[in-house]
Amino acid sequence: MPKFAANLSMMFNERPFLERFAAAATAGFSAVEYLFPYDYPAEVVAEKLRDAGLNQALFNMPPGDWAGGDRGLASLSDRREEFESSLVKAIAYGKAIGTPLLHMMAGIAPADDPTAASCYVDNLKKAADATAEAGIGLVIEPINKRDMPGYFLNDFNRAFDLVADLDRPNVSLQFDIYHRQIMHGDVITALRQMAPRIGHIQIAAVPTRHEPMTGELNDRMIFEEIDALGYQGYVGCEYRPAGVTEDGLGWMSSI
Ligand SMILES: O=C(O)C(=O)CO
Repeated sequence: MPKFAANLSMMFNERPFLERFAAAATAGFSAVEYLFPYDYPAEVVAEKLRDAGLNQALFNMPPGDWAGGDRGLASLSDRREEFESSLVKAIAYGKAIGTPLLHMMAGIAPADDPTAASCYVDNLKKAADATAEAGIGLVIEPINKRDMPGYFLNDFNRAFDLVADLDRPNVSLQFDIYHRQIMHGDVITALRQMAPRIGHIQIAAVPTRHEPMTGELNDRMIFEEIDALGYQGYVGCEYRPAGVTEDGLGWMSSI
């Protein structure tokens, strides 16, 4: 069975963010991930993680003005300086908290815009260099258009090719099974094809984004395949619990 990380941006939302670490540990998780730690001092987040005895799996680079609609900065050619500052901040938090992986969000830009594409590749290289120097891995994730309309990186083959073309040991693909199924389907074949470049996996039921094992996919078969592929990382539980988080955790003991 894969190792699971609780996603604290979606799970354990019955309590404030900093209290979710202890709740995840109490529920039996050994690791956590979340979107953004930046509303809190890095030392405070690191302490919560340590006190709960948890491992950090991943978090995202600062996305710009999330409430204002930003979903990352990497493809935004008029915001290159802001991207660079966000990279510095992400690495400072990454070192303090001890994350093995940072997710670089692409931003809202037309996927076929050559200016956005070249800005994205420039920023990907910058982030690859800076994170490698810090000893941190970098992941990029294709996200489906229904959940994130206008998101630049909206195709798994494109994301895979970007990672393969760059070919850096610290840069890999974040393979969210929920997004994959909505965008392309063919989950197991894609896992097999992309396995050498996958650095992080996430899961949720399709189409509800609720608990695994409650959607249209055969999640048990997918978990068996992830194990068979020799994947050593965490599978992030990036799902919105259908009710109280703890009440919905039975899927984990059922596999
Ligand atoms: O929206 C998602 O699926 C994300 O993982 C954003 O980081």
